[in-house]
Amino acid sequence: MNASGLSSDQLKLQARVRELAAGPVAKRAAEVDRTEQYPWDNVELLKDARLLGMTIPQQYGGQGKNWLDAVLVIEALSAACSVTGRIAVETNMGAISAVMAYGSEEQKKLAADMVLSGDKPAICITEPEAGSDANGMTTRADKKGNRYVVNGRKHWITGGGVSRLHLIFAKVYDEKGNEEGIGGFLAIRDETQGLKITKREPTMGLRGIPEAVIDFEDMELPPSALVIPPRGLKKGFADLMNAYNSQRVGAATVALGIAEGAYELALDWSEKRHQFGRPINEFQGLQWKLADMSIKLRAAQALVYDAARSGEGGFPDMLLAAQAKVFTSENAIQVVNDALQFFGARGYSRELPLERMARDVRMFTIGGGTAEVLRNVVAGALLKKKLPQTRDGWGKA
Ligand SMILES: CC(C)(COP(=O)(O)OP(=O)(O)OC[C@H]1O[C@@H](n2cnc3c(N)ncnc32)[C@H](O)[C@@H]1OP(=O)(O)O)[C@@H](O)C(=O)NCCC(=O)NCCSC(=O)CCS(=O)O
Ligand SMILES: Cc1cc2nc3c(=O)[nH]c(=O)nc-3n(C[C@H](O)[C@H](O)[C@H](O)COP(=O)(O)OP(=O)(O)OC[C@H]3O[C@@H](n4cnc5c(N)ncnc54)[C@H](O)[C@@H]3O)c2cc1C
Repeated sequence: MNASGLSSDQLKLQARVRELAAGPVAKRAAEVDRTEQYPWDNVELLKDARLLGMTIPQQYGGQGKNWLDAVLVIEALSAACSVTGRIAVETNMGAISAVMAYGSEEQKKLAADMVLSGDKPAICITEPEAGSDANGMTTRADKKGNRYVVNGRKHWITGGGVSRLHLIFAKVYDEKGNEEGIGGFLAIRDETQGLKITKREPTMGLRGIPEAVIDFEDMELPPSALVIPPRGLKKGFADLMNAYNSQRVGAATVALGIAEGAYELALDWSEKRHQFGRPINEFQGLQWKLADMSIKLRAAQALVYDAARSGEGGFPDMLLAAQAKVFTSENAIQVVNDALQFFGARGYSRELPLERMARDVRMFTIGGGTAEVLRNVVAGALLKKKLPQTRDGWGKA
């Protein structure tokens, strides 16, 4: 055991991925950002290194690794290239984990095969009028004879246009038009009529993965495409969100990795750069910055690892995942910003990775549940109370 309580296998995994990250992944990171092209070369690297679908059980071709193993991989990759880190998130957590936990045999085999062969599934929750209020989604799946007909619009879907497998959250209605709850539908792009990628969002950072608007126009799916969570459609939303806690930990880990990468660059530069005839790390103003940065990173890492460990045999705990994501995302923004400051004008240049890291890391207080909404989740769990956010919610509760 070491300070972070990692096993010797985990330390070996971490060392192996750090090497990969510092080599080819780091080399391509600026290019991925500049060209805004999905890094298929890195997908091949991850596939060859058996880092895609690690959390998939062995019986479906994966390695049955735990959340902390995946976190170590994501953390190391994100220090070099946040986009590649996010690919590791979505091939090990989120949609794939929901299917592997709740899906039918057929669904598990399909999803595992696709991920292990290089597909990063897309999770489709957010809608133009239902972001934080995800439960207010209007995408609907109407049962008509032996099929469902899905209509609606999702936006800001990571991987829209490159992902093939989609897990689409939708309200399910029976033949008579009665709402049954929320379920997740599996659909494959280019094999499913009515699934249309209609716009790419121009993003501030994380530019190597498209964020897209996806329209479902009379998209017909068989009942076998519906992932029914264990407590049925009535509690479908709660169970799907429970699986999503894994991806919240993953998102926090990407932010952590980016900030660690930026911190290492600043630490190194602080020794190399001389002003007033001495290294800039001899100035107390920067020494205290370094100290604060390291404290924030250490605390964030502990929260992330704890949240990952809480998911042993299931999914990470909702409270721990939300706490880890709020703290890590907010502090990572500060750490990257401080790291950039160490470089003076050079930090502001596109020739160094700091400005890219500052753009990339900004996302994590937004995507995956905003920091404000996750504070509501934390407060509700601490108080053991429902904290309805609608005006009439308290009356109903
Ligand atoms: C959950 C919210 C949408 C709030 O909605 P409501 O106030 O309408 O619902 P609640 O009563 O809070 O919750 C309903 C039900 O679900 C259970 N629940 C909710 N969240 C979780 C969770 N994380 N884990 C487990 N269970 C959960 C809750 O306990 C209730 O259960 P009961 O019915 O009482 O049994 C809102 O809080 C929220 O989370 N909004 C954010 C939406 C979000 O995270 N979207 C992410 C989209 S994907 C993405 O952004 C990818 C980016 S990335 O890089 O990863
Ligand atoms: C890069 C990126 C990738 C994403 N990837 C995906 C994806 O793959 N799949 C997917 O489904 N979604 C994805 N999203 C969408 C993301 O989950 C939403 O942006 C997020 O949940 C917030 O929704 P919104 O943008 O509609 O903001 P809104 O909900 O409109 O919020 C606006 C502001 O109001 C605040 N607010 C809202 N409600 C409350 C409240 N009750 N209490 C306090 N403050 C509140 C918010 O915190 C925020 O500051 C992604 C977003 C980004 C930026």
